[in-house]
Amino acid sequence: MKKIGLLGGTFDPPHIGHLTMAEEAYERLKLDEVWFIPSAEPPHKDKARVSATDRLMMLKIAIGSVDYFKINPIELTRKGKSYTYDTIQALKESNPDDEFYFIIGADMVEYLPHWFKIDQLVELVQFVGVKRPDYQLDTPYPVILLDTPGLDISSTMIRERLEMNRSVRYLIPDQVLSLIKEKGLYGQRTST
Ligand SMILES: Nc1ncnc2c1ncn2[C@@H]1O[C@H](COP(=O)(O)OP(=O)(O)OP(=O)(O)O)[C@@H](O)[C@H]1O
Ligand SMILES: O=C(O)c1ccc[n+]([C@@H]2O[C@H](COP(=O)([O-])O)[C@@H](O)[C@H]2O)c1
Repeated sequence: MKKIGLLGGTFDPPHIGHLTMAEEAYERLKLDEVWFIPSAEPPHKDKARVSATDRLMMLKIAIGSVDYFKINPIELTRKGKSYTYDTIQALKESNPDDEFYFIIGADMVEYLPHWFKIDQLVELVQFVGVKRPDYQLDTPYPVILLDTPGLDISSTMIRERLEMNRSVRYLIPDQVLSLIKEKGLYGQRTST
């Protein structure tokens, strides 16, 4: 049996908040692996700004050579909204001996009451919540809470900074920034 952390997200683009929460969960919960699961259609927000192919490429680069970080594209091959309930059911079916931990930021912990089939979902998977500035970790649901350093970083903030031609150095991995510049993602001027 393996202990596997799951980090679902839009990753539009991936940033150090994603990587540090995955690393923290890996270390604190003694996980064997963390699987990053890019969503096709996020259930509760607008579609991603860039294509699934570009998000996948950025994620691969962000993870780099860390051998316990993997990408699982299960939601990209499924049509319709990327509900976690459907994803967990499929993962449990194909990996019956493994134990899954779904890692979420405090914004998503607050939002848990609105998740699709949440009462069934909490019976299927162990949620793990990490701090995020401006959000609470109080929840009536069974969530393992990790006392991590809160990083006030979001993909929205990165996109806005890129659009304004402001620096995002140290907020995302250097190689991800190079790819964003090379492909002209997020509409920033190429001179930055
Ligand atoms: N800085 C952060 N601290 C804690 N959790 C985070 C942070 N950034 C993202 N997360 C969590 O990572 C998961 C995936 O997030 P997502 O890819 O949507 O990033 P985001 O920064 O929230 O994006 P956006 O700004 O586009 O909404 C979610 O569970 C989210 O709560
Ligand atoms: O299944 C749901 O109803 C649901 C509602 C909100 C968020 N999620 C999942 O939580 C993860 C983080 O969401 P997001 O929108 O911050 O990328 C991602 O895997 C989403 O599919 C899932």
